[in-house]
Amino acid sequence: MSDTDMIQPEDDPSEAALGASGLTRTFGGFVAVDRVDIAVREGELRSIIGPNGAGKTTLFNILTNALSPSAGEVYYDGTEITDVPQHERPHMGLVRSFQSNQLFEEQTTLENVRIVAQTIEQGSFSFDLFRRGQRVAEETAYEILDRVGLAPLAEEEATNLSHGDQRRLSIAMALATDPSVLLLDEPTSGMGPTETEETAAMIESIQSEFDLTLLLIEHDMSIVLSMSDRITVLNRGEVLATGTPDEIQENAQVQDAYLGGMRDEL
Ligand SMILES: Nc1ncnc2c1ncn2[C@@H]1O[C@H](COP(=O)(O)OP(=O)(O)OP(=O)(O)O)[C@@H](O)[C@H]1O
Repeated sequence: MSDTDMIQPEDDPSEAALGASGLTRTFGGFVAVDRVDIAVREGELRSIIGPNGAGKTTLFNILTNALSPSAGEVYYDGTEITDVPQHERPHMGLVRSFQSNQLFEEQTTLENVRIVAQTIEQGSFSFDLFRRGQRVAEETAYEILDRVGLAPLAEEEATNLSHGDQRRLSIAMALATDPSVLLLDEPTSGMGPTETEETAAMIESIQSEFDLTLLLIEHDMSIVLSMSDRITVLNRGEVLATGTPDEIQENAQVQDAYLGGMRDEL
């Protein structure tokens, strides 16, 4: 079987909910992301997997324009956005979950989400609008906390939350921006089995409730195989295969390159 046989054809990236064509990023002479084509469909949950150093985080960084690509194009909702600055993308609905170092540590859990919700909801400034914005944003923030299971910790300072709850808070803050396409970078990292399962169930429920298209980097293979509509395997920056969980599991070359070393986890 040749390399190309293993790659399920993608749709036209320029018409995808989130797409990329020929996306490449080099660091000096090193190619970290190599001619990646991807077309995530609206409502899809796509996981990106691959060994350490495969280029997963670099791909996320290019898709959000935290890093500019060396070559290739990025598309969102049928429009090319390769040069749209990083800070403008959340306003378009393309959002990456907040990193733990982006939390307002001294603020409560509720405040963290409210600040983000208010920034999005508030229009032109007036005192009445500001007061109204505060109230609406607080209601929105509380509803979102409820959805991610953090309502009981609404008044707790973010700095006192467990690692897992901080990761849930980072998802809640992303939801407060009202995303259409949400990128989640290892949402279950550092969690034990029970917390991992709860977080996976939470992600599935917010996906349908908030009508999200999801792109996920995740190392926990049982989660990836059970949640994903399709999986893209990166290896040395290149797409090795894209397919359904069954197709990926059955693929001999994927097993050799990646899953083989993780059989105990399946
Ligand atoms: N700013 C940078 N400068 C130089 N090399 C980089 C830079 N960022 C990433 N790389 C290299 O690019 C390759 C891909 O890294 P990346 O972090 O994207 O991989 P990954 O698949 O996310 O890995 P992991 O699973 O370990 O997080 C690695 O070899 C890494 O050392």
